[in-house]
Amino acid sequence: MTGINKAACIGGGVIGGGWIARFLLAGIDVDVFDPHPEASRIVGEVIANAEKAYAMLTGAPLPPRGKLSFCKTLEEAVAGADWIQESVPERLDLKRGVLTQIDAAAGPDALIGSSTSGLLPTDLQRDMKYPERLFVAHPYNPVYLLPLVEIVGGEKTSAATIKAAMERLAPIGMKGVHIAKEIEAFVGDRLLEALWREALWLIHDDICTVETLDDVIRYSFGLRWAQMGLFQTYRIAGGEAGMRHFLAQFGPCLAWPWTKLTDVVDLDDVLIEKIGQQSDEQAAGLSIRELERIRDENLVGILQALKGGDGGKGWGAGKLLKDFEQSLWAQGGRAAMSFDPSKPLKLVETKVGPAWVDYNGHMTEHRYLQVFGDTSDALLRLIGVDLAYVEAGRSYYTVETHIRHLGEAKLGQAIHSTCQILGVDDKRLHVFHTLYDTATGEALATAEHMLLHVDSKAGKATPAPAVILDKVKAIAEAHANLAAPEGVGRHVGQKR
Ligand SMILES: NC(=O)C1=CN([C@@H]2O[C@H](COP(=O)(O)OP(=O)(O)OC[C@H]3O[C@@H](n4cnc5c(N)ncnc54)[C@H](O)[C@@H]3O)[C@@H](O)[C@H]2O)C=CC1
Ligand SMILES: C[N+](C)(C)CC(=O)CC(=O)[O-]
Repeated sequence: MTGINKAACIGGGVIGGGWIARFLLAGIDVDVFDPHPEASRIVGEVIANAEKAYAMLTGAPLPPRGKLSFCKTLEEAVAGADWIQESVPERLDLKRGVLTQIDAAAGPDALIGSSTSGLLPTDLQRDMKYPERLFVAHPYNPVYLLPLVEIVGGEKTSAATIKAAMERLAPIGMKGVHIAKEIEAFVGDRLLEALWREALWLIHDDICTVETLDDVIRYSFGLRWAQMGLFQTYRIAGGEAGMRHFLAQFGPCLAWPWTKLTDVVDLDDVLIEKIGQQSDEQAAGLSIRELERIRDENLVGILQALKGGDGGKGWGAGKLLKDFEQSLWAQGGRAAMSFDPSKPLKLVETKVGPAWVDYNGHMTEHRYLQVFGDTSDALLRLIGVDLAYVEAGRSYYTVETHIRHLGEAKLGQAIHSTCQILGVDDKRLHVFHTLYDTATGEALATAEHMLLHVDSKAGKATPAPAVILDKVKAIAEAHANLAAPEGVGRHVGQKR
């Protein structure tokens, strides 16, 4: 699979900013050109939100963040880039001009994607000298969390370009879908616009307010769409006879006068003001950035829930996230670790996500074990027990755990964990982890574990090879000079 080495983003607004964050957090350097005087502040705020979201989204080792540079000219930004993403305002004349400029300045192998949400790639590539490398790469907001990119070629786009574009999205955690024929607004926005038009009529005709309309979506089919889309949802709604029965029963309704979809509502001043006022009331004083943070936390929770779907295999966007994390573990795990063995190893940094909080309003108990388990996993990768090692049939299994809860971790709190090795022999690995509140340094919990090196195919303990033992013993020897951690060897007891 071919990766992106350097990206250029032309336009750094809502969507350009999202692309920039997506690339940077995947470890890719990004050069930006946007003449807006406050472009770097706006982009900086989007990146800050994206970083918060990723800290909640995954415990997998993200690569070191790419380098961000703002350039004075478009030519400077595209120089040396192998993926150039155009995200300037939705005007054909402007986009054509910008794309022609990109075309003239870009390297011969660069892929050029346009974020347009509706313009035809054939129209966009009209004035380009090398139009075969231009395609639509239509993302969804926020680009750093929503994985979909609609890939659409124009009349002059080459098949090799489409193939390369699709391949380069997977390593940054995105899902390219190739739309077979170019049509205005592609697939996603065709659907959204149909819904949007009908929604505007419902507000115009005083059938409901914007808040009621949003409630209708988010308390019902919005929840279904995130995980099964439209057709699979309706297949189930057809009962045991499935889709055919669904079509037989509800197909005729399409001819009933339920919809105004073909008419476009006149967005006059009265309607704009009505929607504007209702939308202000609905926001209840929350700023756009605050709403973005709430949206991101919710999306993270949904993605994490989907990651556990289908009996833990992952489902839809959650399966994609799971696969992405696997690739991060495979590539990043060991290389990302640099450590000072004269101290307990700092191995996991994360934030308390919404799905981690229980009815007491703090991090629920099994999430402590999750962070401690992640800490053990990080130690194992550090000593060479990575995915390849596990796939070859050997691993360490945890055989005993004792957790102490010392403090509370609240939603959004930054936390990190450390590991001190207490002992190691051919088969056993005895470790002590501590979870800290990153802001105050207060210890929130400790965990003592015994792990056994196993032959996972035979299902029994077996001595670890020297290549692993040498590494773990080097750390253990350094840790032997540290004081025994407070609480080591404790058990759950009660004076009688
Ligand atoms: N906002 C959304 O929900 C989505 C938008 N899109 C598409 O993304 C593109 C950008 O839209 P937004 O980010 O929403 O707009 P925006 O208005 O937030 O950002 C556009 C940015 O382009 C910059 N710009 C203007 N002229 C430029 C030039 N000549 N060179 C470089 N930068 C220039 C502006 O300063 C601004 O920062 C459009 O094609 C839009 O259809 C795609 C998916 C979703
Ligand atoms: C409003 N919009 C047409 C620009 C929206 C999109 O293109 C996709 C999205 O994120 O909803």
